[in-house]
Amino acid sequence: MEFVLEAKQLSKVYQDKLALKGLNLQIRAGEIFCLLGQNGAGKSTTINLFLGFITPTSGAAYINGLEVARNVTEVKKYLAYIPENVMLYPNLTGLENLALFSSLAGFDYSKEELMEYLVRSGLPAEAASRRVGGYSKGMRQKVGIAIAVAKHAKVLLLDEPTSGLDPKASNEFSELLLRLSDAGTGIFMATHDIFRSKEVGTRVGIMREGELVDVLPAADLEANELEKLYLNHMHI
Ligand SMILES: Nc1ncnc2c1ncn2[C@@H]1O[C@H](COP(=O)(O)OP(=O)(O)OP(=O)(O)O)[C@@H](O)[C@H]1O
Repeated sequence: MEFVLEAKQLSKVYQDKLALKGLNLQIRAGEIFCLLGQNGAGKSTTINLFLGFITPTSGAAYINGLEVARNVTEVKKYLAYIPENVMLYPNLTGLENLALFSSLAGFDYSKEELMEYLVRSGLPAEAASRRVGGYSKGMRQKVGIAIAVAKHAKVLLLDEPTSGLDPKASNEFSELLLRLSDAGTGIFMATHDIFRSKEVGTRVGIMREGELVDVLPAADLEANELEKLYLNHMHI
């Protein structure tokens, strides 16, 4: 399979609002694609189309070669999703949450294996047996990553995952993403964080009013150059 995530002329209209205009995009295993754009640019719409939460008005989204709208249940096996606030069951422990989500994905792990996934995702072992209701945002994001790893997701979709994380937690999160990409996961991240995009991205896309107006290889740019390009696009 060449591309783990693909969009072909993908568009979405809400009532009379054209939220996404003919997106064409291809992401390979191990690539990290960061999508920058102002509020309302169409980033969440794009992610929701890949998740199958909404259906395209025209065009198609593909995960692992399968058209999402026609295979909504099957594509969930290949996907992991980390929104701004990872949704977990607050009355269950981190370990119990991971056990639940990995069993829903068809994996039956021992307690030791679950613990290993959590600790490798940076959650302290003592925290794993505490209720998630008392976790910080950074700790919930780590459980989210552990779920993605435990279900062997081919694609990880993230919607502003680092907003509200302190610099240390945000840095740890970037390192986890780089490890996942090394292991072959294709990553698509919508973010407002230009610095992190440059740091972790293979490519950085800029979206404006529903259109992908630029795609840049992150390695070729300094963070301040990327910021300048981004701001230029916003002021056209
Ligand atoms: N359910 C909906 N019904 C009508 N319009 C919507 C709906 N969802 C989004 N929109 C509109 O579509 C456009 C794109 O929104 P979207 O949420 O995809 O942007 P975004 O880039 O994710 O913004 P943010 O950074 O604020 O999350 C916006 O103009 C928004 O108001």
